[in-house]
Amino acid sequence: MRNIDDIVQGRRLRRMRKAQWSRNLVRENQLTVNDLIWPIFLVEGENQTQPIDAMPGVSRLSVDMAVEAAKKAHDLGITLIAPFAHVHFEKKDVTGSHILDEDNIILRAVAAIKNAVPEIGLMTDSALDPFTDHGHDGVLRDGIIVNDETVDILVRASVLQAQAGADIISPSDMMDGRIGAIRDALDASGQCDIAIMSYATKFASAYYGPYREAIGTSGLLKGDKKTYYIDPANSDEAIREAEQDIAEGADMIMVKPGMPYLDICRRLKDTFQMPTFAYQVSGEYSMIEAAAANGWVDGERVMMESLLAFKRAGCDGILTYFAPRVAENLAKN
Ligand SMILES: NCC(=O)CCC(=O)O
Ligand SMILES: [Mg+2]
Repeated sequence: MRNIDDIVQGRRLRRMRKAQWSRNLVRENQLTVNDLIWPIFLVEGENQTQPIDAMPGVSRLSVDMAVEAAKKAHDLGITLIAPFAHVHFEKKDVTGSHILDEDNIILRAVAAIKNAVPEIGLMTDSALDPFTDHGHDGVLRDGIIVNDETVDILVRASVLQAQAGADIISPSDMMDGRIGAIRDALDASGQCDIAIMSYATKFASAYYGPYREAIGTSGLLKGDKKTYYIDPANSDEAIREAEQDIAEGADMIMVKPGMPYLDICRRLKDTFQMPTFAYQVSGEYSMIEAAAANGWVDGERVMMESLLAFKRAGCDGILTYFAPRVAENLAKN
């Protein structure tokens, strides 16, 4: 009989890598079109496709164009669309009150997309930042983002979004207690089947830069968001945040940003065994695009590898601006 040293000596881990068929046979994770959530940007007007300088290949769309994009996304097999709004400055104020106007662009887009493509999922954000004149996710008073007053507005915005046709409410603001409050309000308004995907662990990250250009808040933001987003240095705190949101009724949890936080994805999946998602944010997207445009990396391959890495880290799906390109790529291969 061979002793243990001989077995270790005889082990050849390259054996299963020798051919494509054997690599396929032992592959542990796979990216599929079902994993893709597509964030899109909305702008007022008709027939508008406005390229975003800081996000090459991504444009703001008027509602009619967003409907066309949703049809295309559905044809490609994308599961879920998450619309975000570029709001005219005149409509912004200190409490983000336009988020509660029944004719705001998010509510109109949700209704239009749901009407045209009822089969695709729609997920809306009830955070206030696109709607406030200071760019914060909540009500700003005396230099403080006031938690409970903000939650009251998020709750009302969430109910309106659900009534307009949103399937999932996904608040990105990181106020304490908002998941339970939104759950209660959805249930009380007869919307008990509307799910909640919590931005449970959103970090105070520099990777959101291009997004703020996309929704037109970059020049507005006063200060930073460190009093409500998590310190990028912390991981145990992320566990406590996710635990709290799950206890309050979140159906799914999200980690944001994505790639620099894969350790958080893995810890959350292992700890809670909940449906877990990551947001590959604008800065991650634009870094890959910039390097690819310079010929420094193979953009298509980096795109696919970056998304596969989320699956390996335990994610059930990824919000990514690459979604339509990835779906096309997966259909080809
Ligand atoms: N609430 C959505 C975001 O903040 C997105 C950030 C990004 O893509 O950088
Ligand atoms: Mg929290």
